[in-house]
Amino acid sequence: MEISFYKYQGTGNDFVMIDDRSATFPEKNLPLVQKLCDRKFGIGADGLILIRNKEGYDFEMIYFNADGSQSMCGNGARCAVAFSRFLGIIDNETKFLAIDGPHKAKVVDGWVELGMSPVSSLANAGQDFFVNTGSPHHVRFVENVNEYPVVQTGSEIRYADQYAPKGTNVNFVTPISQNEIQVRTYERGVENETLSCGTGVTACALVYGYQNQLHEVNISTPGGKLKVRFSENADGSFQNILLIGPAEQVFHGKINVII
Ligand SMILES: N[C@H](CCC[C@H](N)C(=O)O)C(=O)O
Repeated sequence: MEISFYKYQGTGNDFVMIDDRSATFPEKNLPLVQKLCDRKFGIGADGLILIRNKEGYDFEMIYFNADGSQSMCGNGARCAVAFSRFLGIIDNETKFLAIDGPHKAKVVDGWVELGMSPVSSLANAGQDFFVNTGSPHHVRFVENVNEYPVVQTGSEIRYADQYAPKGTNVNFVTPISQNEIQVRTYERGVENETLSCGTGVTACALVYGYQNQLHEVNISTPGGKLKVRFSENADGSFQNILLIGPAEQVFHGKINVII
């Protein structure tokens, strides 16, 4: 079977993107998803995204982590918007469906402004925090994130009993200035550090913004810069959450696979 794909990246979080409006990709074939995401035996990516038709929406994005598991992906959603615009499915505004529900997005000066799902609350997790921004995130503030053992400590928390059986993503944060933080992330389903995590930086920005009475936070990740804007409600919930950043096409290719 020949599969045509595009490779996209959003601040270094990279994805195999497939125009599957024909709904012919065998999405239940998780070994195929794993193979396509494998950096030695396949194309190589943190995840794989199918773009499908969906009644009432411009498109539906179906996201798979590299291990075949599914969740909401913020950087992937920004890439899905850019890819759908490239395919001519949308112009500069869209309403699409993802695993955590409907999303609106706009393309502004080449960056994608993605509306994230509302967040009901920030929770304490020991000395740290836990936030679900469409996918689960443990957030730990550390002295110097550049020196922190992200993979070792990240995997320990990801597999901790408190998060069993589904696990969580794990983010480590060091404030850089009054309205900027540096974030490194261990991602569930990739089972490694990624260069950035969209739902993860959103979780970190909400915690930091709450602590510092901010409604806009700049985030520096190893893969590039992102911005998160949001408003806070009296009950401690958050809405009008925007994840803003670049999403770029890297290459187009075809791959022959045996299914
Ligand atoms: N690994 C995450 C999903 C992808 C999140 C990340 N790539 C993003 O940009 O939000 C999880 O299993 O919950």
